[in-house]
Amino acid sequence: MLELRNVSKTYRSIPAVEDVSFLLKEGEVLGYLGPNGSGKSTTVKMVIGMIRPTKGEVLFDGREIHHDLAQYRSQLGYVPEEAQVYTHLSGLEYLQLIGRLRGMREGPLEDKARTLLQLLSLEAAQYSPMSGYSKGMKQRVLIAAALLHDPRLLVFDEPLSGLDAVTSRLFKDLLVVLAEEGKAILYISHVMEVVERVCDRVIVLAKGKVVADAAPRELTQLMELPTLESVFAQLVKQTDTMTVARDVVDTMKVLHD
Ligand SMILES: Nc1ncnc2c1ncn2[C@@H]1O[C@H](COP(=O)(O)OP(=O)(O)OP(=O)(O)O)[C@@H](O)[C@H]1O
Repeated sequence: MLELRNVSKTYRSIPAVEDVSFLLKEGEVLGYLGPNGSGKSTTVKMVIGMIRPTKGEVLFDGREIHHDLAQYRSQLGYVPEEAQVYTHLSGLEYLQLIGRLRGMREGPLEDKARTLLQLLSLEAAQYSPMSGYSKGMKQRVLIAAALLHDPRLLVFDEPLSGLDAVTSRLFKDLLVVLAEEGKAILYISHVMEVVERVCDRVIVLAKGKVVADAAPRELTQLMELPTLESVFAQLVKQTDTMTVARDVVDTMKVLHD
């Protein structure tokens, strides 16, 4: 369904993403991991068609996405990392706006928007301006907006940020059901434990390059490490975080004249 073929992106001749290739099939949840600055957001921007690769191609059903971006976007649902929404609108108005932009008919759109808001525990707040919503409430509206037009491909960029324990659990179950329904899901996250649980496959990125592409269990077995978190630390050559934490506290304690 979604294919990245030797995709690279450079910003003023500095590489942010280098030669990334992967295929995401229907019914598959692909985790996309990497430390800060490794190129995850740059990859996402290319996948959603916001920026073009410097080299390589992003294909959907075998067609380059920029050939017909509007058609591609009608098949794409995207939840961004930052919940930036038109805060003067209510949750219901926001979903109606998004649905209209996607060409949905008014009647079914309103029904669907109301039902999704109710299922995501936003019924009581549906008429209130989103300026008064918490981060997690805005995040839930964005999740509803991404699902509204029943897209085939879903891109979730750190979707759990700001969600409470109950909503996080609902979201993880939602991922399972969406995959069962044949949706292709690209899941960008730092939360290793969630990726381990919900993803069929993980790609680990370090300094813009793919350093691993395998099932979470294969990765831990291959590297003889107990958890995906330890594999990740090894692959991206993370510094010993406890040593750094001690150094930070030691530095804190230095007295000034
Ligand atoms: N618009 C830009 N102009 C110049 N350099 C950029 C731009 N956007 C990203 N970069 C650089 O590209 C590299 C990859 O950044 P990117 O935001 O894709 O990483 P990331 O993995 O999403 O990081 P994080 O986890 O912190 O969000 C970084 O070195 C960053 O400084």
